Amino acid sequence: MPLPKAELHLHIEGTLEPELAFALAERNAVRLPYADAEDLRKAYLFSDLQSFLDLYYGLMAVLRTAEDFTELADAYLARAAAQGVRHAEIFFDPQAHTARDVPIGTVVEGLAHALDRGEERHGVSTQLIMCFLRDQPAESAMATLDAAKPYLHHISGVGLDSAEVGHPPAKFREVYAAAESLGLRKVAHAGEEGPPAYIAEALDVLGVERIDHGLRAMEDPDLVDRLVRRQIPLTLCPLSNVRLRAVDTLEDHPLRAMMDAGLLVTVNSDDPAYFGGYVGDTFHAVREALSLSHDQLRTLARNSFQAAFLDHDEPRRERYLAEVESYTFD
Ligand SMILES: Nc1ncnc2[nH]cnc12
Ligand SMILES: [Zn+2]
Repeated sequence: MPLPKAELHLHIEGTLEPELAFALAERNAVRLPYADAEDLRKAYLFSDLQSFLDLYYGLMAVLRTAEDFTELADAYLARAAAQGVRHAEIFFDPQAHTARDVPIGTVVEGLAHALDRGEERHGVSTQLIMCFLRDQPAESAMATLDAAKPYLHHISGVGLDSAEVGHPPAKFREVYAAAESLGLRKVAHAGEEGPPAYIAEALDVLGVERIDHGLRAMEDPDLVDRLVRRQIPLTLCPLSNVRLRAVDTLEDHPLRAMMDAGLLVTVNSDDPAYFGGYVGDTFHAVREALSLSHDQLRTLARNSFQAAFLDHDEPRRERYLAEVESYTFD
């Protein structure tokens, strides 16, 4: 039995496996510039975040109907459950779909159809976090927030993703203030490729509760101090960092050093269809590469539930945490 865990950094579009992409392409009469799934997989050699994003946004062309989004989310939940995920807080990129004339309602209702059944079908509780594309204008993010208003009963928070460098968090000050006044939780990608100053800015200007990635925090000891004191969760994605060349090898990943520094870190898969593994695979890989002890793996699992947006259901969090504490490694 796998270690119970929460996944807090997962882009649902990043779970689009090549086989499903080809099945949807056929169903929706979309032509892909690859011969087959194997040929597509061979293209997954990235030099940085942008080289990945180009392929990632391109492949989304196959996602057209609510059923497509339902199928995508249900496939993720099945895979995640098999790897011990008990709770998932799932990102989606509405602007990547509305730009292709797929309405936001189609996306949200399609995803929600699968997520609402996640517990019953897969034993996974879920939340949905709507991400703004930071390389698009702030006005587009505000319009997206406005368009999401009829669907907010399905959405628990907002996030910020896409190309980081040159798009500091402060660009989205007003959007985050508006999201907060709508009662939404707030997270943002920061310090993946961008500097540690973006992490501080996401905290200070946007008021985020978690930092997605936060990989480069270790370059600024004062920032580390602050993150440790406030126990701000960092949702690390080690396999993503290797594939997008933010670190050279998994052995070089600062995860262990970050834990030793007292940071509240979690381990996540980011875009598992592209980066070589789902979250259970990621736990295995970091355990091997960084020689993590059972205690450290248990801490990572505990952290994931502590960092989850489960404040409205503390008994559930306690149940999940009890599963972590009673887990026996074989
Ligand atoms: N790792 C990542 N960084 C920024 N935006 C993303 N969108 C999907 N994956 C992402
Ligand atoms: Zn991400």
